[in-house]
Amino acid sequence: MNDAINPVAEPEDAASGEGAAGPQHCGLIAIVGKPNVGKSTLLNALVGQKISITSRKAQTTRHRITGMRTLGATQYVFVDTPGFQTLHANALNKSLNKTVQGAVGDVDLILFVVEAGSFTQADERVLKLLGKGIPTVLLANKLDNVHRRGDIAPWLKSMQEKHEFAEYVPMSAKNPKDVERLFGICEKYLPEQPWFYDEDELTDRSEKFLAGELVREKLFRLTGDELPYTSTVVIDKFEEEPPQKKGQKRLLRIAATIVVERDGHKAMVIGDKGERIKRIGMETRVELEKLADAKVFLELWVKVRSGWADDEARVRSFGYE
Ligand SMILES: Nc1nc2c(ncn2[C@@H]2O[C@H](COP(=O)(O)OP(=O)(O)OP(=O)(O)O)[C@@H](O)[C@H]2O)c(=O)[nH]1
Repeated sequence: MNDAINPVAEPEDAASGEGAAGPQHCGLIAIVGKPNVGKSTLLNALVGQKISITSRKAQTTRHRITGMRTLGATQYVFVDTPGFQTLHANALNKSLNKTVQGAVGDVDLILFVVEAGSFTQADERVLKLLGKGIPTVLLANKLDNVHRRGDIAPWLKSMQEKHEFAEYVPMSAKNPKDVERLFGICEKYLPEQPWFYDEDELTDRSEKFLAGELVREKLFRLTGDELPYTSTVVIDKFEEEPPQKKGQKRLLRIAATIVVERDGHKAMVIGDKGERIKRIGMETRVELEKLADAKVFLELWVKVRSGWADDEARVRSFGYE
């Protein structure tokens, strides 16, 4: 079964290293920052398609996600990281923090994302992890939320004292022009070397992974702030059937379990007469059908597993490193 959105190229498939637009450049760019600063929104905008889930709730990103974009002779390979968490030291958070540290050690450029005009202790803690060896751009996101633009210049100046940033980029991940400009800024830092992926690849994550992420996104969006972030989603079944007739789409049969910590949370996910879980399933299906260009059958279940986020073995069994 081929469940990759775009399978990773075999070396012999990779381009020769020289194209019409000149020698190929390629490199890894880590997107790092505390929870909720807009890292996933930025990654999706850079890749041009949704590959990382977003919500208003902090800590929706739990995995290292690679997205890529090839423009002209340059291939940008982005690494999204979970918001760095220091408040609670449970097994889930330890695993998240390890993922962040692993993600920044081997990249060509770091985009350190903060909210424009703000620098909190949580930002400081993330910055401390970054070290000095790798060029780091201060990306001051959500500029559209700053109403007194005059305040930004002195704030940027104060940021110079915090770290030796390579560049300072106030912008909004929701503004396509800003995102376009960011490519030009990142390009300079990527070495001349053959591309790692095919030109039209967007992510190395599988459809199965994306299905789980989409359920999780709908879950958090539709439960608002009521549901703790420790709830998670496990894909129990992911089967692909080829189209029955010419012109039809292939079929994905998916079963997923939403794992929550308490009976009360289960009732919250199910909703009045099952309304909420129905909506989670329907919205996931519609979006996945578009993303995967397939017909999707999705079955959703809810299970209570109290204390899972404190239990290291269980955190691993749910797919966190
Ligand atoms: N106004 C405004 N809101 C933004 C911008 N970028 C992101 N947001 C919003 O900020 C919230 C958090 O965005 P995410 O992309 O999920 O943040 P994240 O940093 O990936 O969060 P974690 O997964 O918790 O680490 C969402 O409600 C986004 O819509 C921006 O440029 N302007």
